[in-house]
Amino acid sequence: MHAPDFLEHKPLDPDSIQPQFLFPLNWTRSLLDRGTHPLHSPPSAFQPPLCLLFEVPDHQVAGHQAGHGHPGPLIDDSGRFYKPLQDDDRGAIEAAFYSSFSSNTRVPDRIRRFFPVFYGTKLLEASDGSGQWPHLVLEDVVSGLSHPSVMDVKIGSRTWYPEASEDYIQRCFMKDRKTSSLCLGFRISGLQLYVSEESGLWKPERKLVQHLSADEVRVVLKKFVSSNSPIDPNLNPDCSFASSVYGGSSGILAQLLELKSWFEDQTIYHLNSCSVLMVYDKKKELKGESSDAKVKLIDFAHVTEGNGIIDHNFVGGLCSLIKFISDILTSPDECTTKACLQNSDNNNEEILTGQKIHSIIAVHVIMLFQVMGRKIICLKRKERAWKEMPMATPELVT
Ligand SMILES: O=P(O)(O)O[C@@H]1[C@@H](OP(=O)(O)O)[C@H](OP(=O)(O)O)[C@H](O)[C@H](OP(=O)(O)O)[C@H]1OP(=O)(O)O
Ligand SMILES: Nc1ncnc2c1ncn2[C@@H]1O[C@H](COP(=O)(O)OP(=O)(O)O)[C@@H](O)[C@H]1O
Repeated sequence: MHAPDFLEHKPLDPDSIQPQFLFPLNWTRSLLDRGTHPLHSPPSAFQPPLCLLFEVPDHQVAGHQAGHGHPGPLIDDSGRFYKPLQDDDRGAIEAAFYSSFSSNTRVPDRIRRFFPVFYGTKLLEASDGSGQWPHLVLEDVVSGLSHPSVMDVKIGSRTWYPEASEDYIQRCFMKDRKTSSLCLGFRISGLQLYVSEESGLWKPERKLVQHLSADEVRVVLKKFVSSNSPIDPNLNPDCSFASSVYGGSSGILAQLLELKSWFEDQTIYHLNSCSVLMVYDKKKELKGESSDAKVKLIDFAHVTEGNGIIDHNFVGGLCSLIKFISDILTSPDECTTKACLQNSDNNNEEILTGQKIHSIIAVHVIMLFQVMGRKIICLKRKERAWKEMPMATPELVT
């Protein structure tokens, strides 16, 4: 279990924490058991209008879906996205993060717009029919787009945080190594592309998407902004929408650069395992209209306190994604290998780029610090225990 300071109940140090952050670690579970919720109906909490219709979003491209004992997200027709709180510390951490972030006056408005608006939490009938379940009520980033193309990119060469359990670190580390996270600093977690009225959406299998090589990642980033079919492996993506979706003063690249400028400076939060969600309306692009290309950050279940340190893992991943996108804008025809998502038997360990070497070194340095940190804590504990030991009395010495 990891508990960032903004989550821990610290009654003896009230000055350092805002009251809204004082959630005891297990509040989600304990309140689920009691069938109630502390944020269910605070005076300012979001109250959906009566007669709202909830449905399962077909634009979800990654993350937990309904099944295996947990519910999936819901949307309504008023532009809200309801994310079920995970019933361990992940749910509590994400709720605490949104609460902290919404009221944090140190976050500039130009940055706030990159996060979904948070409307509080709400008990709702779970999507899997398992009963009432607390949900985060968020802005539905995709609402308003009639034919959304969506890509979820998990940022960071390391998706774990040092305080996590050994087992969790191992699981994440294996995933980071087997996907492009370790070598590129990000991985595509899932995507959907609008193809045409007849063909509908292209939503490749997530496990295939996550295991793309660096070249294939580049191709998929190109397919995301191409007008020709993403399904045919023999077609090279034409990148016809690259300049309007990725480029321009309000395109995705400009938005990522704006985010980067803040993250190079901010030391409040470390966004472990968080995703950049890129969305636009491809049908509008096909009609030559503005497609409202948007970047939003999502998934804050593993946020930790920054403690005055820059989130290098996040900045590194963001820079790498920026590099890929600017390369597509400057030379769209370069390095177009055919990404075959039907049979992706690539081996990410084969790619040995400078970036990969840097990532590996960085991860190992981090791990080294982590191990050293634990050793120092251990030594300090031993030292303290040593000092607190009753001194040998002269009688015993003799
Ligand atoms: O439950 P699964 O198998 O879908 O795994 C989740 C992952 O899905 P994936 O392996 O990418 O298909 C999922 O990855 P995505 O966010 O979907 O990329 C998370 O890693 C999730 O862990 P956490 O909630 O962030 O702690 C993972 O959940 P946990 O297994 O840690 O509960
Ligand atoms: N605010 C939102 N608006 C629209 N879609 C969202 C929003 N938040 C998440 N999603 C969709 O749900 C998916 C999973 O979200 P995420 O927060 O990563 O869940 P998990 O914690 O289960 O991994 C994303 O890939 C995206 O498709």
